[in-house]
Amino acid sequence: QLDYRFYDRTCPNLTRIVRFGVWSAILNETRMAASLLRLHFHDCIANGCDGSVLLDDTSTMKGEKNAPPNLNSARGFQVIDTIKTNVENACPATVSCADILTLVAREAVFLTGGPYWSLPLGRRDSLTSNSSDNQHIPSPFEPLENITAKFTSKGLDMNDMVVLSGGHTIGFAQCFTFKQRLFDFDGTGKPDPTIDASLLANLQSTCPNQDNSNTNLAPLDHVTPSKFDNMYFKNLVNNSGVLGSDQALMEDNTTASIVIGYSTLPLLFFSEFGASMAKLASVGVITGQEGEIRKDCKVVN
Ligand code: HEM
Repeated sequence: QLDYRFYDRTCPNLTRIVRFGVWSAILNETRMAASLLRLHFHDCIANGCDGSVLLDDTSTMKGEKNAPPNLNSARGFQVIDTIKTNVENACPATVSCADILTLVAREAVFLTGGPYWSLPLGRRDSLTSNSSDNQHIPSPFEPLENITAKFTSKGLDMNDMVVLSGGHTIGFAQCFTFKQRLFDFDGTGKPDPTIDASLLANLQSTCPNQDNSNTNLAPLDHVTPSKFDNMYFKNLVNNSGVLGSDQALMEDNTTASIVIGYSTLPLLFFSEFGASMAKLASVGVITGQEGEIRKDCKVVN
């Protein structure tokens, strides 16, 4: 039901408006590209790409935005609102917030040096958001099998999971998301033995062993943190993944061979990342007469 030409007549400048909005946001803060990509992933994996992550809580609704793991972590809402305002000015009551977020993620990747892919459009916006849907968002503390299951339950296979994890080639993580690897791994009193020594020293200095370092930030790809490239996979091969869940991709033979492939074949990574992003963008979409076209992405009409 999604259509590649959905807004061709009703909002011909849509892509340009979105691109300009993302470009301005990245110019203002490089990290925003990463934050916007992640926001789209979290929208889609929790109950489908329906803009539900964008809704503010109300007195009767506790939604995805302010529930873990988005609370004090998900970013970019203001950017979406600004782009939505510009889209509304050009084409009132026409383009859904879910489609805008999908297009924003593609531009964020492209503008940081990554691939571009085509996207069918026509998603509609949800009328509700439910904090409990966040249980489908993978956690960096859970084993690979659980994370794989969270993807497969949404129709995304192991290859999709590995290639989409390549999104961690840009952006940052707070220390608390990987600190358990740095000082007392699994109660051993020692760091995770699989972390490369120089990265370990680096991360230990960014994230000293005290609670007040929990929200300090480290780049997920310490070599080229703001460039969308295949360095994330090269890092994993070099025992330099930051999250435990990232480095775990090297502990399973199947996922490790996929990682090694992307670490040596950047163009294969790019083309498969685009294909898997398009697949992610179709998870659980609502179309036709379902849902609505929100006027303001933060509230239902
Ligand atoms: C495979 C399972 C995944 C896990 C366990 C995971 C976990 C995480 C965690 C813990 C953070 C840091 C959050 C914080 O410190 O507040 C993060 C950041 C990020 N994630 Fe993931 N993630 C996964 C998959 C993905 C996917 C599929 C994408 C996109 C295609 C993605 C894109 C990002 C980006 C771009 C950031 C940086 C955001 C920023 O700097 O604002 N992640 N992820």
